[in-house]
Amino acid sequence: MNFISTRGKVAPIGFIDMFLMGLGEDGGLIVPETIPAVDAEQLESWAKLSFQDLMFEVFSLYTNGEIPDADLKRLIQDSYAGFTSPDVLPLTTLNDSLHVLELFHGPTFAFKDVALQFMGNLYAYVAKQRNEIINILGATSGDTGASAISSVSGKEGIRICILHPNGKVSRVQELQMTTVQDDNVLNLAVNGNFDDCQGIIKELFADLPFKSKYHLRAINSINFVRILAQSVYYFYAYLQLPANIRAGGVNFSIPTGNFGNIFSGYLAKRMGVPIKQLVLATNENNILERFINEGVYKPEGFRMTHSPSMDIQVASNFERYLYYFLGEDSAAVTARMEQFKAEGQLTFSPEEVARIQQDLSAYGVSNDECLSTIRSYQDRYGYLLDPHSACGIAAYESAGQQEDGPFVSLATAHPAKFDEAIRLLGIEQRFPERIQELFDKPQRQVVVDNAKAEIAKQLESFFV
Ligand SMILES: Cc1ncc(COP(=O)(O)O)c(C=O)c1O
Ligand SMILES: N[C@@H](CCOP(=O)(O)O)C(=O)O
Repeated sequence: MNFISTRGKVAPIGFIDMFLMGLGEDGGLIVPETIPAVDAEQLESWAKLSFQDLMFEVFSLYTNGEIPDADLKRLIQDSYAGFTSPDVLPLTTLNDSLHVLELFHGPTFAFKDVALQFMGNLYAYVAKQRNEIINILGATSGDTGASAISSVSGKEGIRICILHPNGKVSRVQELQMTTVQDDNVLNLAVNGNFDDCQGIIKELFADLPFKSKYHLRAINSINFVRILAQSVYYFYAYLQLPANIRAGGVNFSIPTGNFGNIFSGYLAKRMGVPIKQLVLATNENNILERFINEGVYKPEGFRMTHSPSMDIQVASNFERYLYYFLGEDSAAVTARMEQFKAEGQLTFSPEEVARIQQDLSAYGVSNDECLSTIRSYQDRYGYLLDPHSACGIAAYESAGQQEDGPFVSLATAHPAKFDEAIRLLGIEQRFPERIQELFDKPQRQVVVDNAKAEIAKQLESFFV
């Protein structure tokens, strides 16, 4: 198994080199040279595996034996030891057609912990095995940053700098990132939005002399390891359902921002998980909904919503989907991405839109609908959704009318992280202790302008 770039200009590399490269050195995104297939018999043989054992099986298809089995197993076990649910990711059945996969039982109460707890341990492992300097640079709309910091804070040989949009993350997200006192952590609060933060780190990763000089490593979903780790929960959710319920295939409803969460589902489907429809849920920042429903990929005015982690316009993993949509033709991907850079938009023909809609369907959720969904599920089921998970449920409510078969809706965060929205409904929630205690801690962060040069300067003095 080797890895290549969507732009076709990275010579095939192995698993650990791919992990360290993060963003492709030609500016593209890394994908496997071929997607390994899991047949129905093999899949069924995994039905009784724990999440950890399933992750070992899926990763073994990609790691080329570069990590000895015993080490990979230990890394996986260590990564989920801090999750509070014995199932790691419990599947809760709300009604005959709807199952909620709770991805928020990790240390920072968001689905990002599923991949990032593992990636933090993997970075520490690679740092030791290969004597590599690991300087992590990431951008966050709130959850990736908190999760990545928690996965490496205090770890020897690793430094991490996270850019978040100043004042545009929830209070709990900000505290989760900025109350960490370890000296290997730097939080930059950027006067801009998430797209600005992501744009800057992509430019810094694309500056190869800078990247090499400061040993920059990625924890965002530009790193294929994030995508792969997230694909495991699609296998797991499918196999958790009783065989008679999942017999004809399963639909997934997926809160989406940077397209990583749903692209992981697309990968799982390509590997062999019998997924019928992947329903993409956005908030009012609905560029991806417009791409799927109208064939226009064009950022429009940035909006602040009740689901701030999905306040994203330019979706990183769109390029990975484009690569498969265009028949793995890297020249065609490069041409379209260059067109997007030059013209600020891409349009797709009606025939192309029809093909896109065979892979994905989409539903954009307004702020009001997000809140009314939280209210309605609290009243009907006594189940408190966070605003991101509520977008997924609202999309299920819409798509569930058209699609046969069971739905798994991904619950991507704990409601305590987004109390600002929950309070608007007059609902009082009890915070988990780990969140409550954040309010008494001092914060450390540096406010910076949305300017690459100023941010690069901060990095130069922080990274060794
Ligand atoms: C809580 C939550 N839900 C959903 C998403 C969407 O995931 P993705 O960006 O991978 O599409 C994010 C981040 O964007 C998130 O933090
Ligand atoms: N929602 C994310 C945005 C970054 O996306 P990523 O999946 O590429 O890390 C966040 O919470 O930071």
